[in-house]
Amino acid sequence: MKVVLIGVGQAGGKVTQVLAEFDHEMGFDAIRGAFAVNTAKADLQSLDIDTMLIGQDRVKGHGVGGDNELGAEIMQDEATEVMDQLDARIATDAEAVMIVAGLGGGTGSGGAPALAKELNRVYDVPIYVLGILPGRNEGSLYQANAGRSLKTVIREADSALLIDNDAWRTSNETVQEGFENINKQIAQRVGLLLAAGEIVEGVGESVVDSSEIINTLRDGGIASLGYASAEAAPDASENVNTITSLARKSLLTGMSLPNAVDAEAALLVIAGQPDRISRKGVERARKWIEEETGSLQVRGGDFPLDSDRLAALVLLGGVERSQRVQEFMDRAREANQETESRDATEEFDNEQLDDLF
Ligand SMILES: Nc1nc2c(ncn2[C@@H]2O[C@H](COP(=O)(O)OP(=O)(O)OP(=O)(O)O)[C@@H](O)[C@H]2O)c(=O)[nH]1
Repeated sequence: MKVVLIGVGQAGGKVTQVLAEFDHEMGFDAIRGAFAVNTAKADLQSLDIDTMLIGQDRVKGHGVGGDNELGAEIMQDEATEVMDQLDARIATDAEAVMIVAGLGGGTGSGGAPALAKELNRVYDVPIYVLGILPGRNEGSLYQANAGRSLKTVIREADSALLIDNDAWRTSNETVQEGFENINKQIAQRVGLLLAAGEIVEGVGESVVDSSEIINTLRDGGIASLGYASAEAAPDASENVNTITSLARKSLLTGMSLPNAVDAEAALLVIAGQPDRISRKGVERARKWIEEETGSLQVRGGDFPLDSDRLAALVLLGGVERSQRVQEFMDRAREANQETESRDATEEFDNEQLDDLF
């Protein structure tokens, strides 16, 4: 799927850059443009992609310090300038725009939904948000910010693909090492998904294309992405169990939102050499995903890749009813009550959280 990426805020810019690098190194060319917007000058200076500083008159290049209402306001005020810069970068063949942001901070948290609204007003292609949720040990401001941002993102974007910062964390690593590690994992998974809908070599009926990604995300709401890979035998007939267990591993232990398996729609992509991909294995894996997610719309497709390994990517659409998402919204609502005493007038999934704007 040909995509233009727009990173907003610190995490958004870093993840956008790592994704663009992964796509380039792998020679996929699915990412047709990468751009970073921030209120903090220093964060932009460390990036190699095109950048734009916003909110200079209000925060003098120092960031918004976790104030996501200010982040949203700045993006709304400077929407015209940002859109002008983007216009030059949104390739005419782009099939989607993906805004990338950490939802717990200020600039990305407030700016991402504001930008999604503006992009949706102007462009016909789907506008997705790749949103990073704060880990459990991050403070209540981060949780509350992410809850309000998420609620608004769901309203403004066509789908929110979420990454829980706790999802792939390993023990014994510093916060910084943790970010580097998780950013690489995001890049690999999201990068493969986007490329899967793009590669047309070895075309066969079973090769996945971008419309399947778009259709899986069509119903909106929250999406998540899982991944697992393993050595595979040269002969497809020996890989039936490998494929079913990769699908299980991907859904049960590899998702970007752990324990969120109830879904409206799913897409299973098996990546590897076509000769190694067992059709029987793929069919069984799809059936299993159907049962596990309770979704009747489980799409499937191959991603031909020259590797001795096989990998399973599972994209779930419409996971907002899952327990994990409810838990997060509970955490965000509690944090919101702790950090401010505003009245909650609207509800998202029965949780009392205000929209950002
Ligand atoms: N995965 C990941 N998360 C990050 C990274 N950097 C920050 N975060 C998370 O993003 C959230 C903070 O958002 P930032 O992007 O730092 O904040 P910002 O949007 O720049 O906003 P301000 O700094 O307030 O202007 C927190 O939940 C962090 O855990 C990163 O490199 N990778």
